Amino acid sequence: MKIIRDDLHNIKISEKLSIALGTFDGIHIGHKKIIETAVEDAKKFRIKSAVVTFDKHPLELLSSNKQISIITNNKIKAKILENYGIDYLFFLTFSREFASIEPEKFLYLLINNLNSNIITCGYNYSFGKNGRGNVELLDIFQKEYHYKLNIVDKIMCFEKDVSSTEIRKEFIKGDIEEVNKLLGYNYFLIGTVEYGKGLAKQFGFPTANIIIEENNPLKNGVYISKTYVNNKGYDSISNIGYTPTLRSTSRVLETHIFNFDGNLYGKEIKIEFLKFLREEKKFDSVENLKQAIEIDRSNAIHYFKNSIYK
Ligand SMILES: Cc1cc2nc3c(=O)[nH]c(=O)nc-3n(C[C@H](O)[C@H](O)[C@H](O)COP(=O)(O)O)c2cc1C
Ligand SMILES: Nc1ncnc2c1ncn2[C@@H]1O[C@H](COP(=O)(O)OP(=O)(O)O)[C@@H](O)[C@H]1O
Repeated sequence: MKIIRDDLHNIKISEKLSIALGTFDGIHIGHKKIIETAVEDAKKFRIKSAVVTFDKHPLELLSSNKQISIITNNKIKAKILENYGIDYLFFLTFSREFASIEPEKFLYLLINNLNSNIITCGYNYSFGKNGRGNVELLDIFQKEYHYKLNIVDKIMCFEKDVSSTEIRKEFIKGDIEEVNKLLGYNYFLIGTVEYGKGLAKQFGFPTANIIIEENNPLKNGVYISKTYVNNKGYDSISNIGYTPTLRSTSRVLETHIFNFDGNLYGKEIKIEFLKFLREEKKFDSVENLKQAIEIDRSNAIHYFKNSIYK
């Protein structure tokens, strides 16, 4: 998969492409269908497949209310998409100038610069200035530009709409199990283990710390998790937040890995979130914090014992 990060105006692709078009925040089961359709059609017509998305979420730039949370950063997006058999991944530069391009011009650039022969998008996809471009416009321009258009219908999961907005709501509630259902995989983060205060080891719960983005949607608190070190999965418990008892200056994800003893500093680890256990609390003493973590650990052990998830 070739990753191209550039302004759409600067790109010129000679190979014919079947493109999946969207913001794809979360790469949930609806997004999956769109991307798979684009890849299948690429195979069928013996052309190359591509995901066309932006270097930042359009709402990060355009939304008037407070910053929206981003479910999947670009690094993780690329990691997930590696498994889809895509030839190209485009992170098009999304600027205010780009957002003001008329939809017809955007479409022209997709055809002319990306050599798009097949376009696949979701039923409610909108694009171009003020989001005026939509599937009707894509349909009308098919005749002029001779591309094939695939519109993927709304996907439902247990009578619920699957959308990034709905998934963000579940994150706020801390319902990570519902998030995972709608995503179609266990939500995960990847990061490099950093040095912390060096205190946790002293009270029997060493924690591998990674910095977590302020706009990450996970609710602060304690989770049952699965942590992957060198692709091997370990049961674990993770805390996200500002550790009010011992005060951290930045938002941090701390993971205590069961049945593991080793040095993780500087290593990349992957943490999957399985169940929200409790909110993060300020304890009067380290002893009380330690007791709370003991309870978290027994809850997690109980969960893993009874879970089909291994
Ligand atoms: C499962 C778990 C639950 C935690 N819960 C809390 C909490 O409720 N409140 C809190 O202040 N810190 C909590 N922590 C964070 C500890 O305070 C943290 O491990 C400690 O700040 C040591 O940090 P260090 O790794 O930088 O030495 C929790 C950590 C773990 C692993
Ligand atoms: N079971 C474990 N879970 C998490 N980290 C562990 C474990 N065993 C050893 N470690 C190591 O210990 C470090 C955490 O110890 P800790 O006292 O919390 O230090 P720090 O404050 O620097 O994170 C981890 O970064 C990792 O290198």
